Amino acid sequence: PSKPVQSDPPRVGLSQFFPDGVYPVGEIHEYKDDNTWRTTSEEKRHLEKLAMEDPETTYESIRKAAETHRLVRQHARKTIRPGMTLTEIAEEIEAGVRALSEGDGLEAGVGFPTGLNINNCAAHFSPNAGDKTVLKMGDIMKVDIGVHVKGRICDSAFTLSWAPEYDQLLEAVKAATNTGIREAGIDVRLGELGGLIQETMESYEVEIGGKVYPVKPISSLGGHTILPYSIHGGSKGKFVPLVKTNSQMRMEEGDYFAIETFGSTGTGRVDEHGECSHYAKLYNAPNVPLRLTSAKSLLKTINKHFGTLPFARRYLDRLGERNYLLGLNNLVAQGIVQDYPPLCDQIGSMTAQFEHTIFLRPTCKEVVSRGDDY
Ligand SMILES: O=S(=O)(c1cccs1)N(Cc1ccc(F)cc1)Cc1ncn[nH]1
Ligand SMILES: [Mn+2]
Ligand SMILES: [Mn+2]
Ligand SMILES: [Mn+2]
Repeated sequence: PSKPVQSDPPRVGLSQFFPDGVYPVGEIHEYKDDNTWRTTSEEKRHLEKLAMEDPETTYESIRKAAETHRLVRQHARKTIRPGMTLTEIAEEIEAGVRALSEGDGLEAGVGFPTGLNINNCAAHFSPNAGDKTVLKMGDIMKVDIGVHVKGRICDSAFTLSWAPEYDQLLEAVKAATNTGIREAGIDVRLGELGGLIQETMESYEVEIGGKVYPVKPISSLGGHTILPYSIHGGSKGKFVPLVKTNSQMRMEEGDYFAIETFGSTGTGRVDEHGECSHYAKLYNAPNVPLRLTSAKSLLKTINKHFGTLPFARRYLDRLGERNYLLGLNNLVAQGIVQDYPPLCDQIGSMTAQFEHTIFLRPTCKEVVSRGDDY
């Protein structure tokens, strides 16, 4: 058969291009300091060979999700323009994710709601049905895309702006995220990693609108471990702070981390603000008897299509769910579903984000989501 060609916009499933099921490896880093021995350790290479075959770890699922992420975001970076609505931007990205990862549910597909966070808003905003927001020239938008294959989530984000005066802010945050990626490693203390990220971030100042601002890390946000079908590993999850802390928790072999940093010209703190779009069933949700029929039927839909993957209200709409808000709020009140409202710094501030997913393999560190764009 003739060699398959990717469409524009990208919609051809990736198994057409990798028929042997072997997907591109991410950016490989050798471990530093007293872990350099891992590169050639027979024992660690053997461990890895077993893991490569093990359907549980499936390196190939992580890498298929990452390749999907690269193709979808590269098209998004080329085509997103002021004048577009956030709804059409989100739907275009999600259509690409579903088509390339070749799934629309628990097997593969959207890993979590497409974040389209504008200006002072840093995370967890996605348009709900009826949202008419139009992207403007002066906006700085954080695009946070999630792709999963067999529950292995690729969580990576970038910032778009069309005003050159924001370039320094984007540089600062990109540098801080790359510090986090470079310094991450087995046995590295999370609190110390936060200090290194903070140092890089705070070494920048930016001039916007004739005013000079120090770039502040958003202290309540940070990186996190990712487990199968669990975007932040629940109570067992680890957190990578953006400032120095005394946490003695360490990174471990086999950990799968999202390394993300956020910089702001505002207070460096975010609060919950505006209508919620992001929800996820808790990993260890209590098994409480549900009296509300709408909550019961909604939970069935959630279990069937998302499991413990985060979902957006728009995904309930497209599944034909109607009048679900009462049931959804009831599931939240019962502690079965967690809501994740938008997280915003003060009005008038500008925030930026860059994020990659890294895999602390036995022999090396693999930045699975690295592309030639960021
Ligand atoms: O802020 S988090 O809740 C968190 C960070 C550390 C421990 S928990 N969050 C995880 C998450 C929650 C809900 C989602 F729908 C998607 C992701 C980080 C994040 N948001 C987007 N990309 N990465
Ligand atoms: Mn195109
Ligand atoms: Mn993210
Ligand atoms: Mn993340």
